[in-house]
Amino acid sequence: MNTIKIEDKEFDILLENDNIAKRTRLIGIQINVDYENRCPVFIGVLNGSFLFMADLVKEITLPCEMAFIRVSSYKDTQSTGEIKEAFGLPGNLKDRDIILVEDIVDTGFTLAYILKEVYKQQPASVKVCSLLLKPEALKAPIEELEYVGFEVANEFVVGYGLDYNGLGRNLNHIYKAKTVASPLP
Ligand SMILES: O=P(O)(O)OC[C@H]1O[C@H](OP(=O)(O)OP(=O)(O)O)[C@H](O)[C@@H]1O
Ligand code: HPA
Repeated sequence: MNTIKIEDKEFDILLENDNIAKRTRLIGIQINVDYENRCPVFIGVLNGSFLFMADLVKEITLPCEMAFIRVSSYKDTQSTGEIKEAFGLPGNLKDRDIILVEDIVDTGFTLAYILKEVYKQQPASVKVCSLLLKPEALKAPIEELEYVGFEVANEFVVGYGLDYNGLGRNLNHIYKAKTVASPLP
């Protein structure tokens, strides 16, 4: 199905699951090379990253550890930049190689907050792996953003972990919100 409707919004297909899987495999291979002889800690940012994290770590052949962190910042399709709190960050990250796993980097506010918290523990290194990046929405560059699946336009996306009002995370593909044509003058 190339067009779907979730509540009041229509979405068109943007990235098919096959395409996501191929890109994820390549990123996994790159991480296996980059972290040879090391034991990184993958930290998935819930909820959105749960499918990407699961598929990514299946490509990892290194010894590695995994954890999940939860922060909350969005209610609707609007980015407020407001981060309330982070839950679940392991307390033993000193001297470890950290790979933060995100479904999407939009404004970058969420990551900026998480990075600040992670650095407090003096890890050996921190990199970010995000399936999607919206370069036009990013408010400040993120040096740690090493692995990006796809750059997407500044449009709301849903599916493969990403939600619209809590719905659509289970979709196999990623969809973008249809833009409403502006009325003729
Ligand atoms: O770069 P930003 O503008 O900060 O946006 C990116 C963050 O927003 C989404 O999470 P959200 O807070 O919506 O929670 P969710 O993962 O549970 O959907 C997404 O999963 C990222 O973590
Ligand atoms: O485009 C998006 N879709 C879903 N969740 C999001 N969180 C930040 N940007 C998005």
